[in-house]
Amino acid sequence: MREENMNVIRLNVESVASIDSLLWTGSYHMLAEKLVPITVKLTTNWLQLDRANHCESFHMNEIASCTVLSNDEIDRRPYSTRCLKTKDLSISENGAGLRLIIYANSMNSENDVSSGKSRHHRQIIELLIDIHTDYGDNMNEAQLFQSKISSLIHTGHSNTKPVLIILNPKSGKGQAQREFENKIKPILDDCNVKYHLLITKHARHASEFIESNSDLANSYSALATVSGDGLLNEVLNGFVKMVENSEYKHIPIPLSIIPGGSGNGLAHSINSLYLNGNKSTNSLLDCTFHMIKGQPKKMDIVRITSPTKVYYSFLSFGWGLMSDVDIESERLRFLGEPRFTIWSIFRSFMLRTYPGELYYLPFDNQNGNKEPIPPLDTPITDKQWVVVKDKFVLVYAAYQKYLNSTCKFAPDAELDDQTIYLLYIREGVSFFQIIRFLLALEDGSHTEIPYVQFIPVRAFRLLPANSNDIVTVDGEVIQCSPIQAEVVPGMASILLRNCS
Ligand SMILES: Nc1ncnc2c1ncn2[C@@H]1O[C@H](COP(=O)(O)OP(=O)(O)OP(=O)(O)O)[C@@H](O)[C@H]1O
Repeated sequence: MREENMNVIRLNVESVASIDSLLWTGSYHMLAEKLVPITVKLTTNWLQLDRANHCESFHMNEIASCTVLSNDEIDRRPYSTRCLKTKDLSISENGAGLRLIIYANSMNSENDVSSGKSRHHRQIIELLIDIHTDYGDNMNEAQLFQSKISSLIHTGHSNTKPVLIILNPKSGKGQAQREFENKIKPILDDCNVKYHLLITKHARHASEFIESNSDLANSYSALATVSGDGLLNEVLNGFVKMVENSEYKHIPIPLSIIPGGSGNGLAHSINSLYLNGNKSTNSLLDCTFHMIKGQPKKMDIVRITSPTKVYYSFLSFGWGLMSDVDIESERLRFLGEPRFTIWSIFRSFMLRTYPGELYYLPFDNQNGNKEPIPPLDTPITDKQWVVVKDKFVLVYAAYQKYLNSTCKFAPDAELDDQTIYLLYIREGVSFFQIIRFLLALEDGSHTEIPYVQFIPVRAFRLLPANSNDIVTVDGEVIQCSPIQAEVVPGMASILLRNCS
């Protein structure tokens, strides 16, 4: 029986052993004041702790570590006094100890239940393994259990090489460094994760670092950013020269993102995939655990060419209303994410139009669009391409589900579905129609609005008539010029835990 709350699929405890094969079971005691008896069951995915009147199950994704306690760490105040409280005189004084650190998700109060809010709690559970009379035998049992559960907990990408974490101290409201010290570092320490931290000193610091270290994949198991989408875009583009000049067209190291910015589209998108469409109630913690326990999952990259430059993009391309909002709202950065809503309303009042030509190749499920895409400087002659020459209110393309926590742009997007979700609105719409569109972005229902064109494509070409419009890639401004965008399937990989 499964009961789904906001963040993790919790199991009704009696079913743990019935869905997974039972790997371990033991009757021990809690190494707390009252030494209460506890039955421990371990399956491939779940740990069940059953004490009198209180039974809990924890998914392996939630368990940070299991360590064997040294003799000195065990509280050996006279057991007899403590045992008398439970009337259990069978407790051996030669028990060995185990410490489990768990980040479980729970609903604490009636308020939490009614609001659907769950909270992550760091719990330390200490067990006394005391089934033998001899300390050595108990210690053996503790070590065996520890090695069994550790092999299930540490399913991550590497246990040997450190993770390179690049942090943008200017992300979002400028809190990323504090969030790292207070929230992320303690989890890394609990999980015994080795890492190197690079705090950027200026824009382009991260890409310069990547360009001057061609051997990152040998030195690090993964590259994570604590930032908004902008720094990850910078990181990705730090690989452009290397990848473009190489035979192997892929980013050589798994990527990861821990949200610290004002957009955080990729973080919300991967959490939604992990949580079967639900929103994370603690995106920072969920993403930290993806970085620690995740496996590399293939992610498409969109290769954008302009007459002078190649850009790699993992999230979005924009021209018109939505890009204007993204960039012009910078002046309200101190507000965090609400800046987008406020500026959207303002910009919709002062609606602009953008003349240009848009060409796109619709995604063809049946024939798979196998033909090569013509280069930007050659005319498009293939009849499968569609051409729109008009004045637009906006053209926007994305390849992830979410652009930020409140904008579900491409409800069906997957990490590696080889699809660009292209959206455009032509001129002639009213203020109210634009507001309706912007509101509908929240639940993804904009895809059904008749004046909104929403098309899965494999590639597109945009020729803006003006040269000074705002054009964005992953929320970062690029020079306005003719561009062409094409999916490169599975070119990068991103760390993601297996769905529970
Ligand atoms: N130390 C730094 N000082 C100033 N800018 C930086 C620094 N490090 C990185 N940047 C740049 O800041 C930009 C935005 O970074 P990031 O995505 O982390 O923050 P953000 O608040 O989400 O920003 P936005 O939502 O505007 O993209 C990126 O273009 C990145 O290159």
